Amino acid sequence: MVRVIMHGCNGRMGQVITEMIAKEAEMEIVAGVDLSDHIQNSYPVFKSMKDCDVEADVVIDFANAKAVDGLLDVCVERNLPCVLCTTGLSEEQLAHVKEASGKVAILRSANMSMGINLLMKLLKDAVPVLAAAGYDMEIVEKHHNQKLDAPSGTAIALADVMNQAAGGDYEYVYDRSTRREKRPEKEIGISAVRGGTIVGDHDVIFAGQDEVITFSHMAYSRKLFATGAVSAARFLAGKPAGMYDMSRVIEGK
Ligand SMILES: NC(=O)C1=CN([C@@H]2O[C@H](COP(=O)(O)OP(=O)(O)OC[C@H]3O[C@@H](n4cnc5c(N)ncnc54)[C@H](OP(=O)(O)O)[C@@H]3O)[C@@H](O)[C@H]2O)C=CC1
Ligand SMILES: O=C(O)C1=N[C@H](C(=O)O)C[C@H](O)C1
Repeated sequence: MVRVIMHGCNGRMGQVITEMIAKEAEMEIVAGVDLSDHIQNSYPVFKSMKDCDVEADVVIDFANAKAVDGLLDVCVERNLPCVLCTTGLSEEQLAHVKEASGKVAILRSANMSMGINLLMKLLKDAVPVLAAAGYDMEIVEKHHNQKLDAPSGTAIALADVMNQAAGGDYEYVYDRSTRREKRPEKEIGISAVRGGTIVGDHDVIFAGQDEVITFSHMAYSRKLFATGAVSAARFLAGKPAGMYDMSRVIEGK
């Protein structure tokens, strides 16, 4: 039995995962952590990871960037592997994640869906060809109006893959409103749309001479992120310290 602590248990993702794990025979949520207490769960809920003294094998986190440093400290202290899905982390927090991964198993992924992780793999092949041919690269993401961070963690992760595949010297441009000059070649434009209940759309656009190639990913429900997170938790429980990613889960090694 894999015993899970659900960090951010009363949020949108926390509740989808609660429902999903309830149907799993070999996994159970033994405790939750959340600031809000408007939901009755079948497991005990604590206000912070520090207060949560329940024995577990792995943490699944979909909460708030403000809670990530405390979460990492407790995971290191208790040797608790952590599937870290919260986005909007600062550079300092990313350094904290890296440092913590020297002491405990951490799988961080801005997007737990199979589709986005496969897209990242495809981009590693497509970008060197298209960038060398002078195609301009842009990312447009769309999310619901409750999302706190912009651009999405996924858009940044896609840009990082594209930048690396194109040689690593591209600048990310989030706002052109004050610009009065033509677009330089070596930039990746990243635009964010917020509205309604959009679960999460990402378009990666390659615009060349007389043609445009667009890779589109649309999430129609949060279940696809939950499925990825549950698989990742099963994979990570019992793993030694280190930084893991979704490609390891998908490949099963
Ligand atoms: N990697 C991936 O595939 C995905 C990542 N995400 C990311 O996961 C995160 C959560 O998303 P979502 O479920 O939609 O957000 P929600 O706001 O619905 O859920 C977050 C929950 O965490 C609670 N919370 C806030 N601060 C703390 C804290 N300090 N300690 C513990 N709990 C806290 C919130 O309480 P309150 O409402 O009171 O603030 C809320 O109940 C976001 O960063 C989002 O971008 C989302 C989907 C997929
Ligand atoms: O906040 C969300 O909802 C989502 N956040 C993630 C991100 O920032 O990339 C992933 C997904 O698109 C949904």
